[in-house]
Amino acid sequence: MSHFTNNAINPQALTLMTKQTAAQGQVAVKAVGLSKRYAEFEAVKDLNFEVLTGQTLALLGHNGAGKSTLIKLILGLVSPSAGQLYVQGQEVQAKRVNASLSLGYLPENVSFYDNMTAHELLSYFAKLKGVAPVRVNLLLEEFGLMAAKDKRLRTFSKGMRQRLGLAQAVLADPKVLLLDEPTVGLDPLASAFLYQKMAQLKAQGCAIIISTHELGLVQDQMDSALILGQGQMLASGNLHSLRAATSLPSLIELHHVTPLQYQQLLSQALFASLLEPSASDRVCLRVPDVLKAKVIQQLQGLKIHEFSVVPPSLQDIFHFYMASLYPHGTPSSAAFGSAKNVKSELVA
Ligand SMILES: Nc1ncnc2c1ncn2[C@@H]1O[C@H](COP(=O)(O)OP(=O)(O)OP(=O)(O)O)[C@@H](O)[C@H]1O
Repeated sequence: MSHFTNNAINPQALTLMTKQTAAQGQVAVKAVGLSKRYAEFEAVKDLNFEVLTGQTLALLGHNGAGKSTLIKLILGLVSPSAGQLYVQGQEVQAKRVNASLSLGYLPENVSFYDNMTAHELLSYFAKLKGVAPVRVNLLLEEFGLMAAKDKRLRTFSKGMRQRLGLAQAVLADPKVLLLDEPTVGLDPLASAFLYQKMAQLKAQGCAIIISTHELGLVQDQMDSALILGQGQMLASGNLHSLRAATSLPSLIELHHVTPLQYQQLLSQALFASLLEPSASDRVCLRVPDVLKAKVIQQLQGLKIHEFSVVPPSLQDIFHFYMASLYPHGTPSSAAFGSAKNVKSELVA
């Protein structure tokens, strides 16, 4: 159905369409052969990727995979050992003030001047970034912090700090927003709030790069993911292409299976090999893509019409790549604490 009821073009709709077209699809961040070495240790190895405006890239990887290092490279806080990084077409100059780059950043551990109030802190950053003071109250309102605006930050809860951190990150209306594990320690409502804000910013054309271990949360909001392992790109793409690349099976959950139908399932070699062991009365089949159509057809032959198909999740995909990186099991925390992995605070 057309959005237009007649042939005349609605000027408001045209403006909106033009804005959306302009906001979507331009390259906001581009990495070319990007590497970062800390002395002998290469934390990021030869990364190549692009993030478009109005898109969200999820940065995934085990602890120490190089996610925060990549974010610091984009911010220009550390310098690449090799390769280039471009933000909005301009090469990031490490350790210089990249004032013309429109970046917002929420660090992994937000730390503020604890004696300041929320209002004072945002006003301070507004002055620093040349933002009109009127925006401070608007943001305090938008981020649900108006009632606490005059409280000292040392009295703020984790969730309040994250809200304030995000308000600070979006203060100057950035075109690229970098979020380093923004939902750690947040309750489900606070996480949902943060994701809702991200969706709004994305709709306004902001490119978002989010590093997270909360795969269930990010799965529905990301446009693509970059899976890092030991500094290297193990995989990248949208959920659909990641699913295709891993060929992981889907889960088909059967509902209202009678004992007779269950016996029939067991007696057929195809189903017997796909049945998932289950302690409860749930009947599930783990089905590779190539067999999906055949399985569904045969279920109908057994008069099982009620079933749901659950494709592999981002979590399944992540585990697949981690298993390929560590076939004998992911390293224990002791292994991650090895001399090689411990941050020795080398000068970047
Ligand atoms: N300043 C530094 N000096 C030396 N090594 C460092 C430095 N910063 C990071 N590293 C090392 O680089 C590797 C990548 O670290 P990074 O913080 O980027 O990982 P991460 O993926 O963000 O991990 P996490 O999920 O645990 O936050 C780690 O092995 C880390 O010890």
